[in-house]
Amino acid sequence: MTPAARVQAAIELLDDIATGTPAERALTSWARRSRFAGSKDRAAVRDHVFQALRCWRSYACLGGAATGRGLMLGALRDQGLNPAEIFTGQGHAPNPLNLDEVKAGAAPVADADRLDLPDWQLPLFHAALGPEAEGTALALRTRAPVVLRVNARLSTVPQAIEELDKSGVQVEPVEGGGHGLIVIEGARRVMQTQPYQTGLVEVQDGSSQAAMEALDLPPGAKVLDYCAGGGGKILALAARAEGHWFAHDAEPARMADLTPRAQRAGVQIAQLSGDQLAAHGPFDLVLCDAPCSGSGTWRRAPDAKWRLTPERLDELCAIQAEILDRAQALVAPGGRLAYATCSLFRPENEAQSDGFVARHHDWHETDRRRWSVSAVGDGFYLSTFSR
Ligand SMILES: C[S@@+](CC[C@H](N)C(=O)[O-])C[C@H]1O[C@@H](n2cnc3c(N)ncnc32)[C@H](O)[C@@H]1O
Repeated sequence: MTPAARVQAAIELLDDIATGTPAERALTSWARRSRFAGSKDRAAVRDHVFQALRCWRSYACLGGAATGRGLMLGALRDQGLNPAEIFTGQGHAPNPLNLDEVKAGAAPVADADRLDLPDWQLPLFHAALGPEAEGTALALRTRAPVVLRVNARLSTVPQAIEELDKSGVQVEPVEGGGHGLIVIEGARRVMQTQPYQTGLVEVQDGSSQAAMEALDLPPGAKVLDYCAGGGGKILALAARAEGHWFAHDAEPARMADLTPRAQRAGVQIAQLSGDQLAAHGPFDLVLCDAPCSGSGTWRRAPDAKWRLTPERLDELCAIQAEILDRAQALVAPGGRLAYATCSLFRPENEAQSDGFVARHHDWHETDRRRWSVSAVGDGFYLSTFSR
C-alpha cells in the first residue's frame, strides 16, 4: 500500500469506529478483508488509527471535522505535512480536498480540545493530578512505551539484554527499574523471540512492575491475586520469591493465558473459583488489581477515553468497593490487603481506599503510592492495608 492508501484505510476505519465499533474489532475485520495489506501496512494503518483516537478532539479541530477525513487531515496538519500531497485521489489515495476542507480547521483552543479529553473528565484530571493534570493529559496523546520484565527466576538483566539482542530486539534497562527493560527497537518481534517464548522476559508495563516490587512479600507467603485476569501481577510477584500462588477472577475465561504464561515462567499458580476461595484461604497477601476506567493506560487503549461515561465510572467504583469488602475477609491475621488500579482518578483510587477504612474500622492503610504516566510506565495506584 502507498502511504496515501494507508491514510485512506485509516479514514474508513475511523468512520467505522465513530459509529461505535470498538477499535480492535474494526482493525481485525479490516485486516481480514484486506488480504493485499502486508504486515507493515497493517502496522502503519493501526498507528494512524490509534494516534487519531488519542488526539480525536485536537485533530478534529485542526482538520475541521470529527470524521475520518477531518481527523486524518488534522493529523497531517499536526505533523506539519501538506495534506494536498496525500489527498490526491490517485490510486487508492483519499479524494482531493474540496474548498471547504482547505479553508476549515483551526488550532484547538478550549482546554478539552487542546488536552484531548471529554469535557466531563477535565475536573477529574484536575482533582486527581493538580499541577500535573495538563502534562498527564498531554502525555496520554502520545504512544506508550513497550516495557519488558526480566523473570528473575530464569534470567538476569544482562543475560536477557544479550538474548533479546540476538533475536533482533534492542532494549535498555529502565533507570532504577529493577527488572524492567524498555524496548528501543523490534517491539513487534518480542513475542516471537526465544527469550519471550522460554519465559526469560514478559511484557509488563514499568509502573505495574514497580508496584509489584513495592509490595511486602514474606518468604513462603500464601498469595491470592483476586482479580487475576491474564495474571501479569501474580507472575511478577511469583518471580520475586518462593511462595504459594493462587489466582481468581470473576470471569474465569480471562485467566486463559495464565497457565501457559506460568509454565513459561517456571511457576505454579492454582486457579480458584469463587467457591474454592474460603477453603484455600486465608492468605498472607490478597491483591485486588481491580477493574477500573484504565485512564492511566489510555495511550494503549485510546478509544476507552471516549467510551467511558460518568455512569460507568460510578458503576466501576461500586464494583471496586464490593471487591475490597469481599477480599478483606480472605486475609490471614497479620496479613496484607493490596488494592491497585491503572486509573488516574481519585474516586477509583484515594477515595476508594478512604472508603474502605471508613467501612472497616479494624483495617488501616499502611502505604499509598501513585505512578505517573511516563516514558517507562502507565498511570498506576497502589494502596496496602493491614488489620
Ligand atoms: C485490571 S483487570 C486485572 C489485570 C490482571 N491482574 C493483570 O495483571 O493482567 C481486572 C480483572 O478483574 C476481574 N473482575 C471484575 N469484577 C470482579 C469481581 N467482582 N471479583 C473478581 N474479579 C473481578 C475482571 O474480570 C478482570 O479480569
